[in-house]
Amino acid sequence: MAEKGNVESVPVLPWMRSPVDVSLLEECQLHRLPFIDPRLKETLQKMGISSLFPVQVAVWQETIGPGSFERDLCINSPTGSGKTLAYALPIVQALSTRAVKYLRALVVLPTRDLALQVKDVFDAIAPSVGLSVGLAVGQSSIADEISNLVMRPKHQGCTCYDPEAPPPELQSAVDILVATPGRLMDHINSTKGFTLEHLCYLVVDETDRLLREAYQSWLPTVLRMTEANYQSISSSKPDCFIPLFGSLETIRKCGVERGFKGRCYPRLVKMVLSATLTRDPSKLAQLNLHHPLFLTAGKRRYRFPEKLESYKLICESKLKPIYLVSLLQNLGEEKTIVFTSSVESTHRLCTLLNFFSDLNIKIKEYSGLQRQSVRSKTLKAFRKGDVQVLVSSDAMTRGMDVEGVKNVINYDMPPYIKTYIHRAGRTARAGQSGRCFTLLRKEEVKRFKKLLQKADDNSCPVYSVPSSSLESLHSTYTAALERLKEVVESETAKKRKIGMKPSQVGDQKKQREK
Ligand SMILES: Nc1ncnc2c1ncn2[C@@H]1O[C@H](COP(=O)(O)OP(=O)(O)OP(=O)(O)O)[C@@H](O)[C@H]1O
Repeated sequence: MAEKGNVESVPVLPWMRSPVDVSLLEECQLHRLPFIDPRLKETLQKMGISSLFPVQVAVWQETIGPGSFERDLCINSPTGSGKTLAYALPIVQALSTRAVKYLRALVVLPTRDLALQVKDVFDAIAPSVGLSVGLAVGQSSIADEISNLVMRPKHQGCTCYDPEAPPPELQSAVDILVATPGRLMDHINSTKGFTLEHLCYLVVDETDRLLREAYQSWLPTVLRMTEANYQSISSSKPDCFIPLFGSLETIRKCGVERGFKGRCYPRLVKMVLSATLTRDPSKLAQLNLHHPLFLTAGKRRYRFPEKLESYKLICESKLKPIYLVSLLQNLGEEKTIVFTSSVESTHRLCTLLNFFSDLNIKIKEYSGLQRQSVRSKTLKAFRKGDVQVLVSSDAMTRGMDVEGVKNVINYDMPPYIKTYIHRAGRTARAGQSGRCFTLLRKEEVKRFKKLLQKADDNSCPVYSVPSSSLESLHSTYTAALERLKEVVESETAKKRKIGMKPSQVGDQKKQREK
């Protein structure tokens, strides 16, 4: 099977066998980009963007101009290659001629942090052509979210309010919605006036991750509600009918959509993207793609960013923290993300590192165990450079874009090549250089080599830290371990006091991620 096989495996789906090779394209300067709206061009220039990256050029060619959006797009392009703008720009350009505000584009992402990041990209460009962008991620209360997504039309030419009159039609307050699946389903099920009736574009970002988890069947629900002949169940429901699709009580228009000047969008266009896009036919079938076009970078299935260098550090298991501290000392104040295998080890490792007074850098923890507000604050400080090192669980692995990250360290070996690619991809973004270090126990070296062979460039030399530096850290390490033990004991006692079983910590985490 293609999904399980290594790099040379042949994709099973016929349309995947003849992809558009994005790596053969050049960047395109904005002034040469055909059909671009001058307002968007100016906005991009103000953002410091003077040309489009190859994947953005490829998507633009397939979406803007003659034959635009004829096919659904499946995009497999390396981390940091600019996939967000690749879909955001054509969508914003295409909607820039809309006359009436309806919810026309839906972008779904697996996590709240990623959704916030993508919303920022849309917010940077959409207002310049009069479009508004909404967010449905559960960051604020559902009531606040609803008031930002749905509005009552203003009374026109009538100043009096007639209580006998039917309630005015609710309207979308946004043209584009960025959402996580859970909150999207909340609005579909219970927000009055929230409708996908006019949806023209559906983006499924980090597709392989989103397809892995069903999230209350959000995808079949969205697809069903946007079918051309989708008919509201309310129009034919028997009295005892319990609505499955909550607030959506509309018939999707077949053929020409309303609200566009001289253009029509007869079907929902889908764009699905990832740096590690699945090739599993059964998974892709869930998307119900229309005549899909596969855009990929090069012949190999997995590709690293061009300027990424990978290194391995081979060390004794119990001395790993010392190797890490020594490595961090070498890296100085460079922005670095340290990945661990779990939220618990993230917390412990971060606590331990902060007991090393020899490290004159600010180190913070970032994991799904923390509250959203804490995570956002940490991320902000990291972006600003007030924090130099983030110790993170896989909450940071996918899609997160922080400018200037120079190094990624896998404190624990990633279990899959996909995990390696996404973690390493937090550096060497947008054509910049970056390094990925992986700490390995001797018995892991072989497995790690096999794992890297699944990607295009699997050269990974050994990185050595000076033994003198390791020796000098021993006594601090022993003292730091003692302090860590005390902290862990006191935290465990605190949890016991409030009657929290270890399993409940996991439940609490799930609640926060909702
Ligand atoms: N045309 C461009 N010119 C300059 N910078 C750009 C351009 N397009 C995108 N960028 C920058 O490149 C960085 C990476 O973009 P983006 O986050 O979209 O990558 P990605 O391909 O989605 O990565 P991942 O697979 O990790 O999610 C961002 O900081 C973005 O601002």
